[in-house]
Amino acid sequence: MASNAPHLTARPGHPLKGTVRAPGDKSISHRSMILGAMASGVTEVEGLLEGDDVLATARAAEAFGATVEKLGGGRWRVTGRGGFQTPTGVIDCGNAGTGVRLLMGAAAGYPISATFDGDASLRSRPMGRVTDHLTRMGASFDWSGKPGLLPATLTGGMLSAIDHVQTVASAQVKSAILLAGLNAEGTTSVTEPEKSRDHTERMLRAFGAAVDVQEDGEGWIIRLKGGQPLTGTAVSVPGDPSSAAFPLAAGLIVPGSEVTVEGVMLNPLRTGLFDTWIEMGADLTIANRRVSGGEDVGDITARHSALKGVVVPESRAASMIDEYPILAATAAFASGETVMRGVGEMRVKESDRIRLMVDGLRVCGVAVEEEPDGFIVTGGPVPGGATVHTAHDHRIAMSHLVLGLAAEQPVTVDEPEMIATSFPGFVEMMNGLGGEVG
Ligand SMILES: O=C(O)C1=C[C@@H](OP(=O)(O)O)[C@@H](O)[C@H](O)C1
Ligand SMILES: C=C(OP(=O)(O)O)C(=O)O
Repeated sequence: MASNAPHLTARPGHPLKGTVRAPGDKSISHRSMILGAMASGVTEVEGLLEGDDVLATARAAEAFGATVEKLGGGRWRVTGRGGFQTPTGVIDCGNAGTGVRLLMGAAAGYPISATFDGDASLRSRPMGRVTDHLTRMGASFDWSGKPGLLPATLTGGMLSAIDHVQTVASAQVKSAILLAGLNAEGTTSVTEPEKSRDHTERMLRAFGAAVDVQEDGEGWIIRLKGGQPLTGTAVSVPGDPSSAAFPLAAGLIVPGSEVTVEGVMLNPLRTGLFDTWIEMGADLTIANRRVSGGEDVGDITARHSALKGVVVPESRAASMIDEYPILAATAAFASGETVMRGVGEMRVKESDRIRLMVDGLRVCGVAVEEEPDGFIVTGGPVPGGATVHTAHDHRIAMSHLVLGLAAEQPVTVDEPEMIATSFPGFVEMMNGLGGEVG
């Protein structure tokens, strides 16, 4: 059935040129609100991503008892009470897996109860990967519908430390356990065979907690002693590499383009996409490397490039798990096959991202093969001229819009309002660079 909801269309034929600033990193923005609310005293944040996901976490921080004030564009102040109180209403995390899973971990260590919910996409995502471990630590969960799916009511309290060995690299699972571990008796450990993003560990240290990380034969072991208080601090949020990927991708695939994105975080646990593009022959240069807010950042320039397909190492998956959709869009313009395997986690994001990319690329005329834990894109001419279903998923929408800027015919996406979950200024930025999205 045809939908009357607004759609967004990207039209080809316009080179993108210019310099833009990456929006604030979503992972760090969520964490600044959550740790700020757990801490005692004032946390001042600059460069916060004011996307819908983070704003839902800011409202949650307030509901748990912190005072949250917007001081100006990207500047926020969180005054924490050194713990969470029972909220009056439901904690609605919207579309945000990071928000709900980290908040559950944070709340589990306090003697409170709270009901968590989210939108249709979040209600379909697995929560057991976090709640099973929090239950082992001593929290309990009531599921009003299917066990393991939101909505869920958490009862927190006195927790005991656990030792957890990750079976999939997930920073959300690691972070939920560590945040609960802060208020557990004993030392909590998380062992990671493949390293996932380490923003929680870095931020816990900035808030005054000791976090020990050691490498051994099994991987990396992160240890955190319970009972450590957090103290509010200043947080400077670097630019989000997962968002910077979209204008940079357009720079690579639209003929005649040259796009610079400033202030992009270069934490090596987040830069797998840039390494992959360079292996594909991308003209991608990084200038002005510096440290800002405790993270490496730099200014990245992408120029239109003749790309060639590659086999992406499976060991790189965690460092670019959110970037496979945009990688696939650029791979459609590369010569030969780009093979992306070991990315089964993509199926439990805001949508089944393997399925959605396969369907979306196919309707745009791209040759793509689906596998249980991955997919293979064969580059060539990209006809476009299609409407893509995005299943409430911001990255599926943005990836196909970027594809449409370089295809033979325009590409339209449905549910474009979801883009605001992670990248509220996306359309304005792409048009400001000379693209045509509207
Ligand atoms: O910890 C985080 O901030 C995130 C971790 C990743 O999820 P997983 O932990 O499920 O891999 C990523 O996909 C998500 O966008 C943000
Ligand atoms: C997977 C993502 O986010 P979350 O898990 O927080 O919904 C994402 O932003 O691509």
